[in-house]
Amino acid sequence: MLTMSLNWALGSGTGGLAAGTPRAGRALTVKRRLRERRRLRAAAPDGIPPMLAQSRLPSLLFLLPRLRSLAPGLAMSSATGTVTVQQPLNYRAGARVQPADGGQLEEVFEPATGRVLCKVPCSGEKEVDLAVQSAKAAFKIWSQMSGMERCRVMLEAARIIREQREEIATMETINNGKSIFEARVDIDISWQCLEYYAGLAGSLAGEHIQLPGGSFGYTRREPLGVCVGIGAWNYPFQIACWKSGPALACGNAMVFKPSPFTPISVVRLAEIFTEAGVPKGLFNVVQGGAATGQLLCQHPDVAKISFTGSVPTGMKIMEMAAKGIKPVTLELGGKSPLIIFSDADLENAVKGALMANFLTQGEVCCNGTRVFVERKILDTFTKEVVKRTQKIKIGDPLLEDTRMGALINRPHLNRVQGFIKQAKEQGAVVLCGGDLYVPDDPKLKNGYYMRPCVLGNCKDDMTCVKEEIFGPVMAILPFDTEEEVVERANATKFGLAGGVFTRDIQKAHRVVAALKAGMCFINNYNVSPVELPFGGYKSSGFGRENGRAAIEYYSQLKTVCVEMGDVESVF
Ligand SMILES: NC(=O)c1ccc[n+]([C@@H]2O[C@H](COP(=O)([O-])OP(=O)(O)OC[C@H]3O[C@@H](n4cnc5c(N)ncnc54)[C@H](O)[C@@H]3O)[C@@H](O)[C@H]2O)c1
Ligand SMILES: C[N+](C)(C)CCCC=O
Repeated sequence: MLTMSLNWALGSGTGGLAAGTPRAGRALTVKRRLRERRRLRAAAPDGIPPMLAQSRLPSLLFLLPRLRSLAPGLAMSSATGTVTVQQPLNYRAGARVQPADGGQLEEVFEPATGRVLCKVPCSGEKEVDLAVQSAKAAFKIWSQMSGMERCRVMLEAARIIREQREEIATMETINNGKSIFEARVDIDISWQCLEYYAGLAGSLAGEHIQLPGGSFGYTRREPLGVCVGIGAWNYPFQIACWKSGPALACGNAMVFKPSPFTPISVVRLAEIFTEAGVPKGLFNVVQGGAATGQLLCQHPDVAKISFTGSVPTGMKIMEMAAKGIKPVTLELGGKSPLIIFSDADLENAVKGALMANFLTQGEVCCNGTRVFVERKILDTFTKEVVKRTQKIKIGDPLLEDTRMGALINRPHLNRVQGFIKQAKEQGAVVLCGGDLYVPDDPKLKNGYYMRPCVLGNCKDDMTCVKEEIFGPVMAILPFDTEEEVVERANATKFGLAGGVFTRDIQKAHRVVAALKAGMCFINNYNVSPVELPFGGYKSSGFGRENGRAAIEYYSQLKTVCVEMGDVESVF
């Protein structure tokens, strides 16, 4: 059941309360918020949720069909196939705007049904520049605030996200196709990320260093300026939080460009930041694909680029950043190994393999898609994995019991199917799934569904074992010794993640120490506490998101040398 709660629209629809100054944001007390809600309720024409009645409210995203029949907070059976996005999806200077020079229109799909949700104009040079200038102006205010002041605003943003979890998760599900069950987890990780960096904001500090004769030096951790965030489509809201959390905590401003496939939820984040009290323009959203991304990367007033996406695009981003001597964070693709030793707890290992492969329809950068299984347990493990994979409930992503929704779009679904076809041609055996799935519900018949696939008889040199498929396709590979499996696990251009299942704690640590990957798991996979740094080795990129480590990538160190005596000149 999908509930359109009041929070959805009231979130940022504070009708003037969400003024652009930090002071105004801090003044948004619970009492005032409640008062405002009462006022809006009273103002609404009969039967229409106040948020829908207030067309000026910036947070109104979805215009529901037959909205006059909906009472505030009324539950609907399902919104799949009913939603249309009406409002502008650019965000600048604290408000939704149409791009100043909106060019080509990009169709945005609902993966569950194949319907067009909206058409979004791609931002051109003028709009990109306006967004950067807006961020520059807000940076002047935000960067001068103390860490504790920034902390309070960010905590408020985290609180609003938590309050609106259901609505944001629903939006994410409708635009991405992942199950509502997972989308809720994504939103939880998102607010936790902002909370975590809010906590760090107040403690960002340099050091004091004593020098001879009472002189001393100190370092200041300073923001970089206007940071650009460019996101992939698999975790739209979460990626925006993973980038804006540390960026804003350090005192930076941001212009964010989501993937043109998933342009919707990040605008909600922008509204939430405004409601929480960031200066207007601190977090802006531009829309579009490669051309808009290039304009951002090449803009002279941009100080840093944080990119999440594929390796080929990452290379282009790095080239553009090099021309401007701009620091970059690159969160790129992977083909990660998951090693199951015969002494592992089988139940946990099987669950771990499913977690490592089938979240978000397998569209996860750090997935452990090369599952190396010690030969002694190959048959038992494979049988159990196949059995559980076949039980995964596929279908309408907004239904509570769905665990696998729809892939992002038709071309991507075809691409994944192409990998499976090629795998078979190269000698792999499909142990289950891999075919298209057509749900019974007629409204879902044009959605992008497939059955999760387990491939057996795989060899290290097959395409399905070497290339990132970014779909629900697990390749099982037998091994005999620890030395052999470590060498094979590392024989890849990627190095994002890796995992080991064993009861032997020494072996576990020895193996992860030998893995050339940035994010390693022992006896679990794909959990992501925000306290832990996340990022890749080798072609999977560099820089880190999450954890204290991310602060390094959104700040710069200034050293100040203080002379307490006289100048000793050599001249
Ligand atoms: N390491 C991570 O944290 C992480 C997380 C999620 C996804 N990914 C990776 O992302 C890929 C899937 O995402 P995708 O298909 O959106 O990737 P992509 O590289 O096609 O696009 C990513 C983003 O870059 C933009 N873009 C494309 N060309 C550009 C250019 N020339 N200049 C500037 N921007 C440009 C896109 O519009 C999009 O916003 C997979 O390889 C996956 O592994 C990595
Ligand atoms: C939250 N996960 C599952 C660790 C995914 C991180 C982002 C990678 O695509």
